[in-house]
Amino acid sequence: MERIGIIGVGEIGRAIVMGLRHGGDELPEVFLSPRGADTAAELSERYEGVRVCADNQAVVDRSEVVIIAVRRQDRHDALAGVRVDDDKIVVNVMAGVGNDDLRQTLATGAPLTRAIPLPAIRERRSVTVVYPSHPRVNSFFERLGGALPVADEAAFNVFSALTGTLTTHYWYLATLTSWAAGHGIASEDADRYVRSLFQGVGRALSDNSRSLHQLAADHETPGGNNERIRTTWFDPASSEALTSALDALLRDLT
Ligand SMILES: NC(=O)C1=CN([C@@H]2O[C@H](COP(=O)(O)OP(=O)(O)OC[C@H]3O[C@@H](n4cnc5c(N)ncnc54)[C@H](OP(=O)(O)O)[C@@H]3O)[C@@H](O)[C@H]2O)C=CC1
Repeated sequence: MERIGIIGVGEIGRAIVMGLRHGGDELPEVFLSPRGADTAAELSERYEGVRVCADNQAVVDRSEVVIIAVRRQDRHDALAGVRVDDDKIVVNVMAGVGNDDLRQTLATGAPLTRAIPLPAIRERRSVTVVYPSHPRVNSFFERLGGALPVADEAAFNVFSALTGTLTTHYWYLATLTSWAAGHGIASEDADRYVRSLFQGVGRALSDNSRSLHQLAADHETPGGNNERIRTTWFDPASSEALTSALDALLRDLT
């Protein structure tokens, strides 16, 4: 897989290019669409073998694997009139756009695989869910931190819903920081401390020998402060509210 095209060079397009070049790798060749001009120019100046094409058709023509990374609402505009021959491989990273929908837009017999790359692929640090499994797409994402092929689109949508919880986590941390600041702690001290607390959580998560429940138990003294917050704030009602929000998102994704 030596020639990769990316149509839609925004946050996720940039993360893919950075991930491919992580550690000084110089392959594969990468062809970028002209839209997202500032990011495309920055990437082509920074990395050998990354070029900006004149239009989206040129991206497809030069590539073996074409990644569609525009926002969902821009897909028709971005792909109108673009011809994708059957020997290409298309990777659809647009949230909420099924492969049937994309196949109608592209009118191609080329294999289409959906994927959920996350920004951390820029450091080859996150696992990418893919459906349907395709050996070349799987190995592409293996190189960027890992591939997790799933059995069907229903499973893909469950993982997609999980990715919708990321910013809530940051918001939770920001709320903790604001609470401390409200009690007279300097914002920068509260910020530093909360980051340090949860960087420890991040490190603990890389210990796959312990389940998530075990990790929680290991950090909790019976009758202690952690147990108190977990059971008084994250009580059955808030757990149910989270589950309902995820169910509603899943219905919309399906
Ligand atoms: N960000 C994330 O964490 C993730 C995003 N995704 C999905 O990836 C897709 C992109 O997301 P993200 O990178 O965050 O979005 P961005 O808005 O950062 O990037 C989208 C890019 O598409 C470009 N674009 C718009 N119209 C066209 C066109 N006609 N031809 C070519 N390029 C065009 C935009 O250019 P311009 O700036 O000129 O408008 C922009 O650079 C979305 O569908 C999203 O659902 C999937 C997983 C994670």
